[in-house]
Amino acid sequence: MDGNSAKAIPYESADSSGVKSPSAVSRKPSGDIAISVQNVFQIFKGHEGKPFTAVEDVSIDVPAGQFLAIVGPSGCGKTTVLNMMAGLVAPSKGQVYLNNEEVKGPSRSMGYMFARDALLPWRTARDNVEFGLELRGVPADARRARSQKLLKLVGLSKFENAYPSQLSQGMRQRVALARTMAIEPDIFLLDEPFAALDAQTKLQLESEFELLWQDTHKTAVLVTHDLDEAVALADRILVFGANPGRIILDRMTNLPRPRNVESIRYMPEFQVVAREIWELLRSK
Ligand SMILES: Nc1ncnc2c1ncn2[C@@H]1O[C@H](COP(=O)(O)OP(=O)(O)OP(=O)(O)O)[C@@H](O)[C@H]1O
Repeated sequence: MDGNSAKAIPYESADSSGVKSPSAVSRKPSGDIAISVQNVFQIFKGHEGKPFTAVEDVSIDVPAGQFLAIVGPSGCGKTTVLNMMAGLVAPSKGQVYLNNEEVKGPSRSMGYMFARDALLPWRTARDNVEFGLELRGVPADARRARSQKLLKLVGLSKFENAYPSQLSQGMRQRVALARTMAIEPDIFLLDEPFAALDAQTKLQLESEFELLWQDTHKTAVLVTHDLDEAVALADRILVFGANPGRIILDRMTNLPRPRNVESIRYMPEFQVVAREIWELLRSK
């Protein structure tokens, strides 16, 4: 869910029932850690104003260049953790660091992409891709060169002058992906970016993203319901459990790179990882 408007309850003022006592003192992460989530809690106002612990004592260090996926049942706090990384919602307790700086709000070093990413309807595909570059003051010819390159990569060169209403959902997601790539963020935060697509387009776009990512090896955090997608794309998988949201498994996949996100699914190593996670989720 979109946590933009979320009102977090400070830990100290929350009902202490059901909330673990804080377990660690914050520390500044070391140099090669791109994202450091430290003993984070998120307590929302639930029914009748009662505090509800959505995320309990979650700690994650994401080394620079790692591709991390977060999976888990609906409502286990995946999006909430991503929103805290993005600085869209403050933790009730604990700290989040991006590139060694404590997160106090959204950062320009980060590209955030949602499941149904809204394009600006009055702008063409090309102008949507260039939007973030305009905000950063990139000159017009450099913007144009970058948007053309990215639209080509996502197979939309012929549609650069089309408006979002003239594009299919899959095409709009491609434009959104190109727009996220255009700003060349240090860190990608992806919340179900391929969820709204049919199976074939999804696979195509996953492959395109994998190719683009392989070029740059930027830090990426992907939240997804799709276990196969997580294993196919990521280096490391975090499985969350619900009530309260917490980490129940942290696993490196150790699958080879570069990889083909389609054929890797047939590798026995892929199936071992996918089955292990599937069985864990099923047993919860
Ligand atoms: N702003 C908010 N106010 C109150 N409760 C919230 C808020 N945002 C999230 N929650 C609750 O916190 C819990 C975790 O939500 P979150 O969206 O992070 O889960 P999720 O794992 O991403 O779920 P899904 O996979 O269904 O998107 C849910 O019970 C949700 O209802």
